[in-house]
Amino acid sequence: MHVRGTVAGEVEIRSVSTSYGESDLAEVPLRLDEDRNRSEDENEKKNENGEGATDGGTTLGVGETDDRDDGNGPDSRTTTTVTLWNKWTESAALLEPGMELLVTNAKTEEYEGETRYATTGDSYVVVEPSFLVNVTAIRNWVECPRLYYLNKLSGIPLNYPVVKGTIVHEVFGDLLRGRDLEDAIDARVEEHGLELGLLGESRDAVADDVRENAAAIEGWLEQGRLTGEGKKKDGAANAAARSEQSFSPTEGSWRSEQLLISETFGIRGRADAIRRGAPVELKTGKNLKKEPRFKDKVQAACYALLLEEHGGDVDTGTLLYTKNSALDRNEETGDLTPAKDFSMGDGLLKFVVRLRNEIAAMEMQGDVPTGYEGDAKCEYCFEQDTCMVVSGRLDQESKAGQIGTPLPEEEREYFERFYRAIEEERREVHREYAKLWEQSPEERADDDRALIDLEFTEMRELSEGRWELRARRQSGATSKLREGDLVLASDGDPVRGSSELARIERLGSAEPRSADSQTVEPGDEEIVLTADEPVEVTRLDVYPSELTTDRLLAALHDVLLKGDDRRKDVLFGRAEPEFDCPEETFIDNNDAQNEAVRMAIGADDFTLIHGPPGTGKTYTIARAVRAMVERGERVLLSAFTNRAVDNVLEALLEQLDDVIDEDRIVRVGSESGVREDMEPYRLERAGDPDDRLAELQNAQVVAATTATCGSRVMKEQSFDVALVDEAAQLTEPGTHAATNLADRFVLVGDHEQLPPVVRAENDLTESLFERLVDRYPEAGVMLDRQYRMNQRIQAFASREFYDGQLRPAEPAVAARTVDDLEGVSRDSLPEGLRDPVSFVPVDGDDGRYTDSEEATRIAELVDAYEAAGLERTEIGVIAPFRAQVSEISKRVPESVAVDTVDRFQGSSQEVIIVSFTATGRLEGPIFEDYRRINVALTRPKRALTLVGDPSALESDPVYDRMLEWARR
Ligand SMILES: Nc1ncnc2c1ncn2[C@@H]1O[C@H](COP(=O)(O)OP(=O)(O)OP(=O)(O)O)[C@@H](O)[C@H]1O
Repeated sequence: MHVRGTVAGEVEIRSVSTSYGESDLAEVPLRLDEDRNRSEDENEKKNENGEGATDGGTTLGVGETDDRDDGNGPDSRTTTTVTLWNKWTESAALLEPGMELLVTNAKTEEYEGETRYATTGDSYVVVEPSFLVNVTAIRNWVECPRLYYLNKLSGIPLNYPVVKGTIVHEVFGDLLRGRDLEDAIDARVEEHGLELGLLGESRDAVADDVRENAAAIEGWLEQGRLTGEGKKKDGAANAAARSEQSFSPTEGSWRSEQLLISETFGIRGRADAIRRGAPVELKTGKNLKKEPRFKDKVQAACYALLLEEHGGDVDTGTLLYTKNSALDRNEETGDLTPAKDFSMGDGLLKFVVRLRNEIAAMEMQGDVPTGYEGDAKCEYCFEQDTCMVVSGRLDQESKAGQIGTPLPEEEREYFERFYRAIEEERREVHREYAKLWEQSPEERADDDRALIDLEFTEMRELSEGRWELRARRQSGATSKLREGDLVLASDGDPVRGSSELARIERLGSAEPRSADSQTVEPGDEEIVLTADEPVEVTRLDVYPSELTTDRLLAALHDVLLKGDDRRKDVLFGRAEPEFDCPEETFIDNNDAQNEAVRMAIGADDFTLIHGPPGTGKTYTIARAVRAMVERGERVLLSAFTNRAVDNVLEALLEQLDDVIDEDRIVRVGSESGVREDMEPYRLERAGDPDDRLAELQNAQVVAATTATCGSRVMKEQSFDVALVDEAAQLTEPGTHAATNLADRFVLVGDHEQLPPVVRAENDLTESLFERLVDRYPEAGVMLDRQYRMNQRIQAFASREFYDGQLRPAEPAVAARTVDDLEGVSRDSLPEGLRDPVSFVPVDGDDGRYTDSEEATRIAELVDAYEAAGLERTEIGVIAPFRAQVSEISKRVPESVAVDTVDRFQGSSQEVIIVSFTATGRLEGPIFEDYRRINVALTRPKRALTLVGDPSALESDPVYDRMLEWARR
């Protein structure tokens, strides 16, 4: 049986004499987790042939019984003792009270009337199993724990070996999928044109280099062919067979890259290839020994564990050293065979789990590795210098030693605070993974994290050996999935079934309901995906990605360790930001906007533009960029979302029409991320290296999301100034990702609207924008004239959130009503709706996240507005919870935009109806954050109707004042 629980006290480790001689043991007090233990048992039954198939490394002499079917699960939350024998004491030494522990294939022991547990020869001991450690992290760790840390901190830079390695891996996958070698090389080198251009490499030279490495792959595949392994044949029937093979590995089969996640071992990774059910790892280096390198074996062993959890029984691993085939037999001595097999011993698998435990425990404790944990020799390490600099600057203990003086204390404190915050965020991402197996498919669907019960329709092989998968779904399902997203496409079980990482190419035929809301909406039908391997897809799950957290960490590292001193002086309050503003007038009808442009141009360090709703932020940014371009500056334009980037870019194109050539404006982003009408400006990554490089280098204005600013390509770029829109929605490190690339920066945002979207509650929830506005109010300007709302509508938000300073920019704005719209007459509205602001009381049905009475009332209101002549597309409905959003969606016509506040931020509508979904009292964080109500109330231009239970709203002072204003 599997035993799982929380460490409940100090762990005792000692030696005892057994009939086998001296043995170590650790006694762990464990508070059992009953639900978990039961479900582990069930899983085990499902998976009986898989688990514990390996034996060896006996740890205990007493009679081992198979008690997996004893049926007596441990009592709920009782504390017991689990004895971990011999080598597992190393993992026991990492345990601290409060940590989670899983022991597989444990046996029960009766001791003084109490049931205890102990490891058996088949047991694995897993520390913090829900912490998912990446396979490459384990490989780095075994090389040197400090190397693992350094890689995590700075990310992988753009360099030729890395790009070449990626191309060789891609070609490898192509060959496995049956693509022609030369086609594969041409296509893959072409795809990396931009990166190769930045590296100064030519297409032919790279192709030659890749070809040499590919010879090893071809040779190895040829060998397989000779021994009669079935490589890819043709036809869809074979495809189905292959997709089956992937999870019931059979003799004579192989497949390319596979994403594997293990809920038991807390490991995940992508195996390069699987042959006859065993992992194959590709290394672009050379190895002249007979045996694979140890760290490479460790990596293959990780995949073996993952495959075993999927029901395989892995006894070998293969390492393919592609450089070996490029070496000259006359000059090199040693074993030049590229493919090296090794047997996958039980001892190695357990060793790998212990390594993984070291990482999990260290991360849970928030420790930083010193290098002493391992036995690597610093003098042979390529990273020795970097290691010493990082240790020196951050004043960290390190085996390699330190060089340089430590950063000032406030910077080190900042580093530690944000490092911790980002790691907490990472843990939340891991929790998302855990939900893949903890939640039922229905729960996942209810959480909008999955589309389930799809009807698989077809799969088709594409010319490049990839696959197109199609499925149909019942209408009505909603989810967070969007076109362009990477998802887990599975046959129904993303963890234990057949699953592939796939990209959503199309999500049905229907148009998104509103420009800013690309949620999957009712009426969509066919789903089209592309993947490396075929799957009979019936379910799609959100793929939790650590990319964002990785990039936040790299941005934090860059600002502190590579950042400019002056930048840090102002960020840390050691110097005041300085300005030298031009006396020119840039905007003659709006003083605050004009001042904002002057400051953006004149700032030495940075400036902050605070833009409440509808105050012309976009226009001001576009005008400022034009002035900068005219001064010959190179400008980076960035924002948190693709939507915002495209929005500003659109305004900018108008401004720059007669200033620079269109080809000097470049949008960096993926095809699916960039709005269609901005596609002509998108930087193509594929192509001739020189051309690709020239296009980017020639650009005077580059637009990209802040996440993309952290990419390898963008990190090679530098700018005179970075303008960041939606800055109040960015975390501090998220903002640095863009501002690190420029000499000075301009942040534009509104901290009275929604804060950064993060999963964890910590320092990441406050934006750099807000912190700097508080610290240096004089370094910014607030745009105080709004071009959106009728006077009545804006009054409350102005008073409550902007000290009464927000005013209509023009009389025409102040006097806006629905009457101005063609074919609409206010008089034909029911009396209660004629004022620009109205309140419709309902009693509410006391539901927690839904309110059917409100939903019904809202449907009537939508009808009333329609009857008065409004178009459906001119009406928006905002509700606090997704459940209420679907409740309302069911009752109103499809073209009415219904969504949460978060989805409405940044957009506006002629008419907005707000559902409060609260009866009697206002409960929960949704209502506590007043910034949400600010956003909701400032979306409409001409009419706002609030629907809710007055007694609930009166219970809070802010909502009470809102009510007073709405009822007036
Ligand atoms: N100085 C100005 N003179 C005339 N019209 C202006 C001026 N500034 C902005 N506008 C107009 O006001 C409207 C809103 O401007 P813009 O889209 O720039 O606002 P925003 O602050 O970015 O909006 P949001 O709050 O939705 O992000 C636009 O129609 C724009 O043309």
